[in-house]
Amino acid sequence: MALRELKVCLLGDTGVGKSSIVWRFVEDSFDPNINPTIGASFMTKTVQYQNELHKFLIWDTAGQERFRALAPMYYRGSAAAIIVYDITKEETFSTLKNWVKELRQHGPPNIVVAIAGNKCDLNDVREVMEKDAKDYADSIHAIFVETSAKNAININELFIEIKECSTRNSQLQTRTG
Ligand SMILES: Nc1nc2c(ncn2[C@@H]2O[C@H](COP(=O)(O)OP(=O)(O)OP(=O)(O)O)[C@@H](O)[C@H]2O)c(=O)[nH]1
Repeated sequence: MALRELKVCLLGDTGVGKSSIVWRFVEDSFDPNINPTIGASFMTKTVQYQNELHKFLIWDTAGQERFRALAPMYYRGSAAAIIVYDITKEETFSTLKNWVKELRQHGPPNIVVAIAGNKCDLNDVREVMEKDAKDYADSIHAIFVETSAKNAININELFIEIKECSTRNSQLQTRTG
């Protein structure tokens, strides 16, 4: 069976839930007391879709400002970037827009961008409207989902969409290149 590797990095403010999303995807668990990431952490998960094995090589970057300069080491060479914001914190959505700009300027030209509005289980204290985020994602041709690492909402779906979009990209490149 064919094995395809896909390098994915996660970007976004501290505390938005990047590590929790990875943890949910890889281990199917959630830790309410998870520690902030120092530098970056690496995890892999192999999943079978149809007749192919897909190995996700996942770089989870640290959101704290003091680690910001390290991010290019992880997004360069990535096939996809998941930029995460917290739907209950408007300022994390502004940070996300800065990441999009940085990726456009310095990231790989064909990188698949996915926007994840995390903590959608906290709808009562929402600050970012789903439609606003979706409209923004559409305007930059990014994948968009609201997720909850806590309640396992849309986590597998997010990675499947990334895989499908990245496969389409590489087929397009093969045809045109
Ligand atoms: N309610 C809720 N809390 C969440 C969710 N995802 C993460 N959290 C909590 O949010 C806090 C931060 O989660 P992390 O996964 O460490 O966030 P991070 O983006 O990796 O943070 P850095 O490592 O500092 O960049 C933790 O207390 C998590 O338990 C979610 O979907 N819902």
